[in-house]
Amino acid sequence: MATSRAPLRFADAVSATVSESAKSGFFFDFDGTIAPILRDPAAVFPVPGAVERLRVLAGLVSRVAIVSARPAAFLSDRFAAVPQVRLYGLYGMQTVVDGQVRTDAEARPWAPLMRDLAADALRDLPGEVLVEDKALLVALHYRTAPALRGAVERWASTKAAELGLREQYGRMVVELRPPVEHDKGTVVEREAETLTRAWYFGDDLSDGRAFDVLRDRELRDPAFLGVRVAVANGETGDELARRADFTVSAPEDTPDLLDHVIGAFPGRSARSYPG
Ligand SMILES: O=P(O)(O)OC[C@H]1O[C@H](O[C@H]2O[C@H](CO)[C@@H](O)[C@H](O)[C@H]2O)[C@H](O)[C@@H](O)[C@@H]1O
Repeated sequence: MATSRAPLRFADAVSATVSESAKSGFFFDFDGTIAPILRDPAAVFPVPGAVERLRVLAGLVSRVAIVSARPAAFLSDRFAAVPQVRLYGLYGMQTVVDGQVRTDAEARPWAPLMRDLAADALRDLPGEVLVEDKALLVALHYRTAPALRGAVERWASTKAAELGLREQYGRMVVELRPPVEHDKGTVVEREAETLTRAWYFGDDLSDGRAFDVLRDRELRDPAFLGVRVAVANGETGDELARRADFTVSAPEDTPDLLDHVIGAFPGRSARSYPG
């Protein structure tokens, strides 16, 4: 994978951000990045300290956003305490404006088909597969039955071809989604348009698109700095970690890394970070 520049030192990334804080943004994936991976997706909340760090960051830089495959209503619930943090759900098909979920007009007509698809999955797939019906997206989880991975992937591929849907692979999950032009990369590209510094934190395959966008922007615009942070994991983490500027070992470590960024701002107590 082409990189746009020499390896970045953490201290340099931070000082470049502090010196252009009004044009800096921080973007976070949710699951596996600032939230733990559990067997039950409905039971997941941000790791301790994450929401507080986002609140502080939002007061220091121009933009803080969550960019997730979760529905925006789920994100709204988990981040209710920080309305200043922008929320993008379902890979950018949904956002939250003034507390209300807005769904992309191009995606909305797919709702009936996706509802039927969730019903088909419940009927066709073994009961150990968790079918997460996200209204415009259907996630097929095999975390509790890894041996079913092949059956789930075959079923998903057949349906995708039959219905003209897109497949997205992730951590013990295959998702089917409408063929609309939204992904984590398109969200970050748009959000970072007016920024000169953008950090993206992710752990999974879909986060690679956001990494791509930051690299492409750096290639086009030498004044732009994109900082890619991977959260390591033994499932899909290697692919992203290879392309990252920095890696943390678990979602629980993300708040600590953010403390090192926050501590570099004037008036905050400075802490050094290795690397
Ligand atoms: O874009 P993200 O915020 O990272 O969402 C990606 C998927 O996350 C969730 O699934 C993953 O986390 C679950 C809870 O820890 C875990 O059980 C599952 O195995 C993981 O794939 C979520 O349930 C999916 O809808 C998201 O697409």
